[in-house]
Amino acid sequence: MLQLINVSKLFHPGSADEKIALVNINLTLEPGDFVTVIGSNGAGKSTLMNMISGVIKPDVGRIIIGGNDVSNLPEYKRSRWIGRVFQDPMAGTAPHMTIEENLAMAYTRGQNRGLRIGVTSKRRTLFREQLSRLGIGLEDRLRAKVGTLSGGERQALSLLMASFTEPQILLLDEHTAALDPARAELVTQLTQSIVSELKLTTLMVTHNMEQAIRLGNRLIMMDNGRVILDVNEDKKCHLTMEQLLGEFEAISGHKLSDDRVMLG
Ligand SMILES: Nc1ncnc2c1ncn2[C@@H]1O[C@H](COP(=O)(O)OP(=O)(O)OP(=O)(O)O)[C@@H](O)[C@H]1O
Repeated sequence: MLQLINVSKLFHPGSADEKIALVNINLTLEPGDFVTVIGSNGAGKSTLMNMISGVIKPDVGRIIIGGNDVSNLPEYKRSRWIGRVFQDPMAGTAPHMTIEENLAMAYTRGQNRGLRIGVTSKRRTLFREQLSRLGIGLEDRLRAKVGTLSGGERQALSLLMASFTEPQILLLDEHTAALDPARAELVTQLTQSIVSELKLTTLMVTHNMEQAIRLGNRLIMMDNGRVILDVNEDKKCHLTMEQLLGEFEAISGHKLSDDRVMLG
């Protein structure tokens, strides 16, 4: 479903600012895999997400999504296969447009722009149905401007917009990190139910260790541009935070340094 083959990225090569971002990444996600990603500061987590979505091109290596080699495709051409939710609730939605207009835009993502991005009554019914699954009353606010929603409501809407067209891959980029604990938990629960219901292949970066262990069927840890630990479902079920931090230290040779890490 998603394959990264020998992907590497160096920023500002040969200069004093040279930064290793990704080193020879080989990663395969099977259909329906829900993989959580944790790592130290500057480990390459954001670069990995940007690489998959096409914001950044690899120096070497290939990226395959649903059997298509997308390595040379720009972000807008990959968007038909990818749904992405960012940390910033302001990032995934258009604040001056209404909820239904935002959903209509997401609905036609990656399709021929010649198609009208309209809100027909059939689509409105569909949107209302989809929104009601979030369970936070947005189905009664179809014509409200998205800028009037709270951060949690906006992230829930972003999640729906990123997922309801059932993309080949869903990228969640610390998407609960900017929310207060109650709203973060709500969006986490929505994530779990949407991903499992639609069987979406998902990659989720998080700084919350407890969340990384609890969610999904696989966990990877990154350090200094490399995937240093890949934990499968059986092992993850019994994993504790202490064990995970211990393994990180044993493999990397240093403690996990993450100024935003949340241990629970
Ligand atoms: N556009 C860029 N230009 C130059 N260097 C960059 C750029 N983007 C990332 N880097 C560098 O690449 C490395 C990997 O950064 P990246 O943001 O992917 O790490 P991260 O794991 O997401 O870190 P954090 O958890 O601190 O956000 C870092 O050394 C970073 O400084």
